[in-house]
This record gives sequence, C-alpha cells and structure tokens, in this order.
Amino acid sequence: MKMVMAVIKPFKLDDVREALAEVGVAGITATEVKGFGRQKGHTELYRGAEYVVDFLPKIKLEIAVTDDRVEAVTEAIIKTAGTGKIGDGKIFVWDLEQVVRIRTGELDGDAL
Ligand SMILES: Nc1ncnc2c1ncn2[C@@H]1O[C@H](COP(=O)(O)OP(=O)(O)OP(=O)(O)O)[C@@H](O)[C@H]1O
Repeated sequence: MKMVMAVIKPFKLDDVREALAEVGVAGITATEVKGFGRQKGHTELYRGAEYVVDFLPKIKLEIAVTDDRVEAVTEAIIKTAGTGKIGDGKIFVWDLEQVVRIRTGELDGDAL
C-alpha cells in the first residue's frame, strides 16, 4: 500500500474529489494548510505597504491506496488540480505499512 499526499489549490478540491471518486477512491482526508514552493509566496499590498506573503492557503489531501491504484490516483489529481500556473501543487507518495478499519477490524486492502 501507498500513502498519496497531494497539496493542491483550494478551489480545485471539488474537481479533484470527483475525479478520485471516479477512479474508486473510497476515502480522503483533507486538511486546510499553508505552504509555499519554489514560487515563495507572493507580495501583497496592505495599508499602502508591500508585504511578502510566504505562506499561501492550500489543501492537503491524504489518500491511502493499494499499490495497483497509485498511478490512477496520481493521474486523476494531475489532470484535475492543474491550471498550468505556478503553485499548482505537488504529490508525494510513500510506503504505507498498515491500515486498520476500526469498526470491523479488517486490515490493509480490505480496510480501504
Ligand atoms: N519540498 C516540499 N516539501 C513539502 N511541501 C512542499 C514542497 N514543495 C511544495 N510543497 C507544498 O506544495 C504546495 C504547492 O507547491 P508549489 O506548486 O508552489 O511548488 P513549486 O515547486 O513552486 O511548483 P510550481 O513551479 O508549479 O509553482 C506548497 O504550498 C507547499 O505546501
């Protein structure tokens, strides 16, 4: 199993959620976060002075998937979260050791 973590633009959340449902994702954790990438935020005017805003609002998605679903999931995110502009986000994937469904005690693939 893998844990797929994606950081996306907040206004893309609904599109990404729909695309993930279409490829069979049954559960997603979404968190409001702040972050910056290479763009290093942007500058904003506040009361006549220019401030550098380092951290911009983003949505972090965490999706646990079986190995065979990783490609479909990352492709669905790339297709729907992209605008072609800076700050579109990133996808991180790492090995996931165990999943337990608390209500039933099911493990791993059966628990997803
Ligand atoms: N190396 C990193 N480690 C952890 N989080 C990161 C990293 N790079 C980006 N992020 C997260 O992803 C979000 C979106 O990244 P962003 O798209 O700005 O990256 P980028 O490398 O600047 O890409 P782009 O060139 O498309 O703007 C950031 O706001 C931050 O939350």
